[in-house]
Amino acid sequence: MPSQKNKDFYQLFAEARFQKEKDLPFVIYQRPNELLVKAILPNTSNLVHASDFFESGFVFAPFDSKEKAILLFSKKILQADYEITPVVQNQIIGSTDNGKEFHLDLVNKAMASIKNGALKKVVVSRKLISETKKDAFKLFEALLNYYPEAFKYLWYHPKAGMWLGATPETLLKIDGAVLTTTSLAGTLPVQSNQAPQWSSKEVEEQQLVTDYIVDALSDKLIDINVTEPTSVKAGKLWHLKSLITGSLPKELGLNSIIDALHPTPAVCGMPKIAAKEFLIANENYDREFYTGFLGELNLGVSRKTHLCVNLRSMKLEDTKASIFIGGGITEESNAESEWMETQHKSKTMLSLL
Ligand SMILES: C=C(O[C@@H]1C=C(C(=O)O)C=C[C@H]1O)C(=O)O
Repeated sequence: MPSQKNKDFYQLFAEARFQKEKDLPFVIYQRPNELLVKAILPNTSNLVHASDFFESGFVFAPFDSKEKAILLFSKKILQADYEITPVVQNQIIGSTDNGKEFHLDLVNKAMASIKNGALKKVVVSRKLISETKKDAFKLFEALLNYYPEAFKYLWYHPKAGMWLGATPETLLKIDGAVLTTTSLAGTLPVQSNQAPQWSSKEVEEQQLVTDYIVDALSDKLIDINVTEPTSVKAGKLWHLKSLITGSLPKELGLNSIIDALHPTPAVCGMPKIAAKEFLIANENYDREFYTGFLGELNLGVSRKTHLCVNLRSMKLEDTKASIFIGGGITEESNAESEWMETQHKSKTMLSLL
């Protein structure tokens, strides 16, 4: 008798596959530490944009806020639990030094801009191209098994491509009148069962992000509360994380919060405009949706909103997988260590392929 495990999930999967066969958009996703997987299957391939964030659906926004966010909406949202099969990731993933020289140079340029006072922090990134014979749905299922603590998604729009990711970072979550956001920065590889030993570089880098967020929201939220940074695991990496919560005044639209937060210095830099200009001028590729944000926007009767930053993600085009990785540069950075940090981060996606 065939196994009944995850039967409803495979039915949901089959419907999403059929959607792709018809070249219609879809998103399948699972929130952190939940069993429930949801699928939104719109019945039109027209490109629909979110304009004021009063809309309802699943939003997929690019890094550059001058470009529009895409909204997927369908009346019927499919749901099914997925029971994971835990995996032990012990395979050694080969990394290459392709693009190393350019990245070292980029880090050095960033540090020069910090030293001359133009920037305080900037998050530089790169794109790594790999090959895979695996199909996108199989890769998504592997994500569910590999990263229970992340927000996992597979997103497709015929006019914007196929994206897949497992992000550890929440941009914002709204529960009733309470808004929660996170300050996530600092990265160390997980080594056996040892607790991470943070240096002043990571502690200060994360504090900069926290201060920035609190300042950006200080005239918007009521009663802001910030937790002490704690170490959190994201796959094989440690990060430092604080939660920032506050009450959202009734009259305030979500777009003013998003404008204030996105892109945060966890993925862009400080000052925001100067950092963004630096990145557009000096990174040798277009980030597209990497370091943008995605997730549920005013969804369902309870109008739930949970948006995440698009990290640990890749774009899939036939057998080509473009993996996006970056890291925060401050005055105390070291170019070689920053390169290694992107190598470690690339393994979140490379280990699937
Ligand atoms: C930019 C990325 O990650 C961000 C940068 C971090 C850092 O500089 O330590 C840590 C987590 C994220 O906020 C990425 O994963 O690509």
